[in-house]
Amino acid sequence: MTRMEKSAGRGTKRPKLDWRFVQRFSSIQKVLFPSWTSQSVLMFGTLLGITLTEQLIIYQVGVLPSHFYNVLADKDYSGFRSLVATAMVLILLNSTLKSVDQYICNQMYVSWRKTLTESLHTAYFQGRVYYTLNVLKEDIDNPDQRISQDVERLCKQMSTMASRLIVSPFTLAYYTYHCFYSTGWMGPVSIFGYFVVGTIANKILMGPIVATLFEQEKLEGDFRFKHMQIRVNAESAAFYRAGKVEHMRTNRRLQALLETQKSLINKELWLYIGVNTFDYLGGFLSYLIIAIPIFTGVYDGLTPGELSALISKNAFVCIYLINGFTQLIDLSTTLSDVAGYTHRIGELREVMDDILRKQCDYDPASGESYDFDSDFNVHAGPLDTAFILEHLSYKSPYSDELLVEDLSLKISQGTHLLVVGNTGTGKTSLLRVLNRLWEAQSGFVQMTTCFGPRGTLFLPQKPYLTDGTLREQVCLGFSFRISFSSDLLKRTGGLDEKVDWNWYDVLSPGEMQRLSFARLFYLQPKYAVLDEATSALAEEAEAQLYRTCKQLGMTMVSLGHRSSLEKYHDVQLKLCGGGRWELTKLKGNSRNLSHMEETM
Ligand SMILES: Nc1ncnc2c1ncn2[C@@H]1O[C@H](COP(=O)(O)OP(=O)(O)OP(=O)(O)O)[C@@H](O)[C@H]1O
Repeated sequence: MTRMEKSAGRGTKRPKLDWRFVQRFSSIQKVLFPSWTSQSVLMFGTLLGITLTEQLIIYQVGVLPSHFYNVLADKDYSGFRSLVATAMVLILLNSTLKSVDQYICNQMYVSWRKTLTESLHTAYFQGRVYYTLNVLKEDIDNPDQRISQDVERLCKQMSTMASRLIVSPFTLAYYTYHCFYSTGWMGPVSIFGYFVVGTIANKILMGPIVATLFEQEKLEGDFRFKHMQIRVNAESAAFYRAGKVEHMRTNRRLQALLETQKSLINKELWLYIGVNTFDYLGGFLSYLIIAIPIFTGVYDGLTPGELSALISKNAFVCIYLINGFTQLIDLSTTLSDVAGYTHRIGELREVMDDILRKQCDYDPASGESYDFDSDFNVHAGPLDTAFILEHLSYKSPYSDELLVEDLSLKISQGTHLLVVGNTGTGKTSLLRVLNRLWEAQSGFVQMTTCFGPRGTLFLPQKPYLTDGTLREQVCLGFSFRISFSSDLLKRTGGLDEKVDWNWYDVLSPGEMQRLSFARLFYLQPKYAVLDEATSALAEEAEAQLYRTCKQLGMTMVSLGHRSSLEKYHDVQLKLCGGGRWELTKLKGNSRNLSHMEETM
């Protein structure tokens, strides 16, 4: 299936408040509440205790005014004093409980955000999922935005809902009982009916909001990505005087985002109208409930005094029950946000699971399963061989044309291989297939050494730098003792000096390539796969680097256009395009190496 078809396939499923939402929401809840003894469950339990106590105290505070009327009317000074004391204690307790309630909600928000983000990180950084999502794009927008902003907002909204939702079953049950006790079945049934009608109306109004919120978050991600692009490519953009054109394009993305935001606000207006109408109609409902038996003559035997007492009592319990329901309905706006974020995060989780299942469980090229991270795809094979390719054919994703067809090759220790070919003939793609970033179309690829020191190390075309100290750039998580002398040391102030710059901004392309070689020399793999790794360096420096690699006993697999590379290699694989390739022996290698000096 092509990328377009896949996007269309997923695009037809508009995010809604449907069964899919329930499934995604509950799968996220399973992550947030992994067991009965988890921290989130304990916090939730504490919150429940606190909010229930709060309800009891709110009730006590609510009846205080009537007690004040009593003692003031009776001019009861001692009663008044004790009532003031009780009021002070109750108010203090109430405000403390409210603050603790808020505090626990905030703690829950942080804890949920940590749990959910870490769980997404686990999938994202497993194997090559982050590569597939960001480079091959799959059919999902802005994974970074989903992991950072959408998770944050979902957890925030859920934590605000939590304290209100958690007590509602208890208050609803309590007041339903009272309502039934004083009005008979008529009160609770009509209130429940009213709630059902309100919920259906709100669900209809919420439908378009969920989809628009989903779209808004996508555009928010696109807008942020545009700024990221400019930040990363600021220098190149400045050389092209691209300020004007980037200004226009960035504004265009902002415009698209704001249009969607406006449409979201318009759709929310109808929901607000619905919610507010429901709130105010609820106030009348209690009188409608009591009016029916009055007008049908059920209470004809009662005196006007008894009747008004009955009305006031019924109104009180009905209003409380209705209030319980309207509070739930008021959460509709929050719920529509929660649904939008749930769909975005749920979709990301599903896509990542899909990629993982495809990539880790089963490899269609070899018909075997493998794990990308743990010395990925290392098979037992001849000790002096790094890669075995048999009848390998591959193509780029979303293209039907083969880049290379039926290639059989062994990359063995001591035989240095040079891969050449015109631009776009599939040189780097060969490394992608060897590295399992792309799947082979057919044939067999086998890697028989491990990744890293003592095995194989890849130096990609675009040097890879991470954040951290100079030592961390060189060691890349492998622990090694290193000594280093270079200009760079002076700039960083030492190997372990923390630096707050972006390494990509402060190093020249040549310096980045030298740093990559420094990494190679310290990790000292048996095989070094170099993709145009010396393209930014002078030929002399290139010769020095190759000489050092050979002195360290590395077998080189190089990709490049420069003819100067030929002399360091024994065999040349030329990719000719359209699937064709040629394998030839190179003669006279190493003839110019004798007078070269060491580099680093
Ligand atoms: N992520 C990708 N998605 C789709 N097509 C891609 C992707 N990366 C590369 N391609 C395509 O695959 C083909 C081979 O690309 P590859 O990078 O292997 O070329 P190359 O021979 O290394 O070129 P160069 O000499 O410029 O480095 C090109 O047509 C390229 O446009």
